[in-house]
Amino acid sequence: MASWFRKRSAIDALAIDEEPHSDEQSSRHSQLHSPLLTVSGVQRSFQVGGQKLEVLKGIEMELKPLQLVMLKGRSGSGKTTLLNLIGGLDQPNEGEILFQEHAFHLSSDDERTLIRRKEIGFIFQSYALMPLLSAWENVELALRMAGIPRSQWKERVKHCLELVGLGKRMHHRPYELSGGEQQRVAIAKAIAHRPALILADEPTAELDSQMGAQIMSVFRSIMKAEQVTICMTTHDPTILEVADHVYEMVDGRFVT
Ligand SMILES: Nc1ncnc2c1ncn2[C@@H]1O[C@H](COP(=O)(O)OP(=O)(O)OP(=O)(O)O)[C@@H](O)[C@H]1O
Repeated sequence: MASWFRKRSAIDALAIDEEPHSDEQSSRHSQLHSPLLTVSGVQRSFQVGGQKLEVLKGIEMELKPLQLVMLKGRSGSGKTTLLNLIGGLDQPNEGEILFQEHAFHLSSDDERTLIRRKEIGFIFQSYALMPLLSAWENVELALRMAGIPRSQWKERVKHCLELVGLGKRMHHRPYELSGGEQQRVAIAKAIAHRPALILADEPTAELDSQMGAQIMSVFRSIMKAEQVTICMTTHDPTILEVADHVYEMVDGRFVT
């Protein structure tokens, strides 16, 4: 059995054993309740025109398994900068980022890339689909890039596209789909390799409020079905209510 299936089975088992009865169950129980990601004392600054621009000024944050967490804040407050750090695309100047057992603040670019490919899925405001590939081929490409054996592609692509409600549009290309449908393909792509964490930067920004609400409902169902944690940025106050937790960023810090 491939390791990504083994990982999923372990997490499925965790989800079932909510109440500890034995040492083994107790250890699973504590894993389910221990954070997936911890950010401590994180600072990030950039040199801009000979000046130091301090963007993040001491961020403390936690993502627990199976949570939908939102980052809100004004444009330029540092949300994307933080998302890049959490996803291992960038590193802090100060502070610690622990993702599962990995210390992102100490790892090399190559180490973070390997972890990212296996454990993290990304969703962007503008969908980031390959325009000449169908929905099916876009999801298949994600599996190829993650190194998932070809023998598992067909079943997994079908499952992911059905999960996001695109069972009847699997062979359409992006230009034949609405914005909401394209974002569903992007979600199917992001979950295809069974990551533990999905990071989404303004995933509803290009959609009207009805489509935005539908995307949030898809997020809720994939969290349950795929046992993922989701962390997303948003400007939209109407969708904040579906979050399990909201962090508000003001001037490089979280306010409570
Ligand atoms: N690589 C970089 N070099 C220099 N400045 C940067 C860099 N990345 C981000 N910044 C600056 O950091 C600040 C925060 O940017 P960031 O994109 O994180 O904000 P944001 O809250 O995501 O904004 P928006 O909601 O508009 O996307 C901005 O002033 C931006 O110009």
